[in-house]
Amino acid sequence: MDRERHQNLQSIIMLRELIRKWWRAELHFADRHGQVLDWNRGEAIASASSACCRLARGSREGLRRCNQSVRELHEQFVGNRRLRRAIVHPCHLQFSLVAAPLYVQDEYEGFLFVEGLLREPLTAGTREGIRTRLRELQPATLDVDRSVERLLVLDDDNLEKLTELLEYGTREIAAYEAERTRELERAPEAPARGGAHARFGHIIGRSAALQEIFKVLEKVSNSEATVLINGESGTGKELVARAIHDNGPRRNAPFVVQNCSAFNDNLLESALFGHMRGAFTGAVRDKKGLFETADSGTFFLDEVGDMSPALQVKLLRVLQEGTFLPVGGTQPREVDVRVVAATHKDLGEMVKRGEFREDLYYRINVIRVHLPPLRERRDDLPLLVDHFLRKHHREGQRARGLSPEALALLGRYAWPGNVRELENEMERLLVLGGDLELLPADLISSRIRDAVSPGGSSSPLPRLTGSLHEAVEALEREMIHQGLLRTGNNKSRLARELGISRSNLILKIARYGLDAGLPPDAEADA
Ligand SMILES: Nc1ncnc2c1ncn2[C@@H]1O[C@H](COP(=O)(O)OP(=O)(O)OP(=O)(O)O)[C@@H](O)[C@H]1O
Repeated sequence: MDRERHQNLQSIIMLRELIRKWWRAELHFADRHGQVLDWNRGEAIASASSACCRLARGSREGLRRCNQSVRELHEQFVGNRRLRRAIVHPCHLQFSLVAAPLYVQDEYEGFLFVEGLLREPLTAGTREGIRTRLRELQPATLDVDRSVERLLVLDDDNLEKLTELLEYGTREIAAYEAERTRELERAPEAPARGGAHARFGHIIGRSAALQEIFKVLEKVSNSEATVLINGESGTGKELVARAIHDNGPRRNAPFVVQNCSAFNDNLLESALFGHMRGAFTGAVRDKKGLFETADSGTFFLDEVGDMSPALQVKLLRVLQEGTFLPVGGTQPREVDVRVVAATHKDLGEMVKRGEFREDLYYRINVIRVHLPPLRERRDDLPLLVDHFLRKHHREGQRARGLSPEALALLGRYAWPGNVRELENEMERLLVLGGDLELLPADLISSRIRDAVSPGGSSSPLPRLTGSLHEAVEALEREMIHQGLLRTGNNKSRLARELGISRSNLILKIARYGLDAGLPPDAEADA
């Protein structure tokens, strides 16, 4: 089991934050052997949570007792495979552990748990008892009083919420693993790519949106059809256009790129179609245009929505007849070019407003690929982060990942510049902190940190300021939202993954207003 990946799942990051915020406690993972790796490697936990437990584990005896409690829990789960719900287990110092077993495809894989919770009212006597025993374990520590003051009592209502959340967490991991297995079965040759088909292995992503795109790319690459790629800046339009070319029959011919918003009209016309000597001042010799350069290959026309009406006519002619006139020329020239066009604009709307030719629109909109913005496929974030850290890694750098806090912060950002912005941020982080093993949150650009700071508008995290009930609902809403995106709106599958009935899921979708803008129900369509 890839524990690090599990910790970095968007929903687990949110779950961890919620538990920290509400119970000042830490979410831990025990593996299938009942081992908690962080503890036994002596790794510090960044937050100020479970302070008493951390103090206790600072001593050999304290660590032994904590491990003992975890082992007992593990034995309970192993001894009773029918036990699939969260349970409460006593630990030393009068604390309790709450743990939910993790089953992946019916195999026991360990459990998620929270420690350091008090179930009895915190009387002066209890406080004193804990203080005394902590001092026995850690005589030299000054932090005992402060840590005991931070203790929280878990009442029945809170316990119910916490068990519900832990069970959610285990189901999310199980769903993630099941999805991964499906992907590996589909594309056994590309496991590290998060399931992207091997032919498109350099396009990173496992979200349902990208899986759909891979399917379309499979089909269009082998054809000669014109493709229109729609998406915000930095979503990977050029990457996809290149993949279509590299995997199609024209792969050994040129791939040419031109951004139609980069030049004024005259310059663009000359760049695309070339010019004859004397066509305008400064045209001292004949010049070949990019369409000719792209002959027998693929021409990627970026920002095609920015083309003037005059150039739109010329483009239509190349697409329909395969001919064009260079600027100042009289003899049409022939070319055989496959066009892949891209835009961040809504060309359909432009047609309605009379800003884009309808005939050209239908000619280029034969096959449409929509690349969603990164904020709508946050599940891809951990994979993209890994990918860019590997891509920009320089010799001698030790960085192997982001700290959970850093990743959580990136997960809350809206990424207006999409994957390009993320890539630049990763490159920057490696320059600043490449000698650290885990890149910390405080190295992240202030632009991003400021945007996700409390009150910032980018945060998709639960509203942690409302009541516990509201925060749990916000988390549930986010999990359902992510689940709908991941499963391509397959409600039966998602209901199974979330451990609720399909009708209950449908009610929740309606209650959280998640039904607007969903793709058609995959399973209803099947
Ligand atoms: N899914 C992805 N996997 C890996 N890298 C990606 C992915 N999407 C985008 N990138 C990288 O992000 C950067 C921006 O991508 P690209 O230039 O293709 O975006 P674009 O949509 O064409 O942007 P623009 O519209 O601004 O030209 C590139 O370095 C590209 O390799």
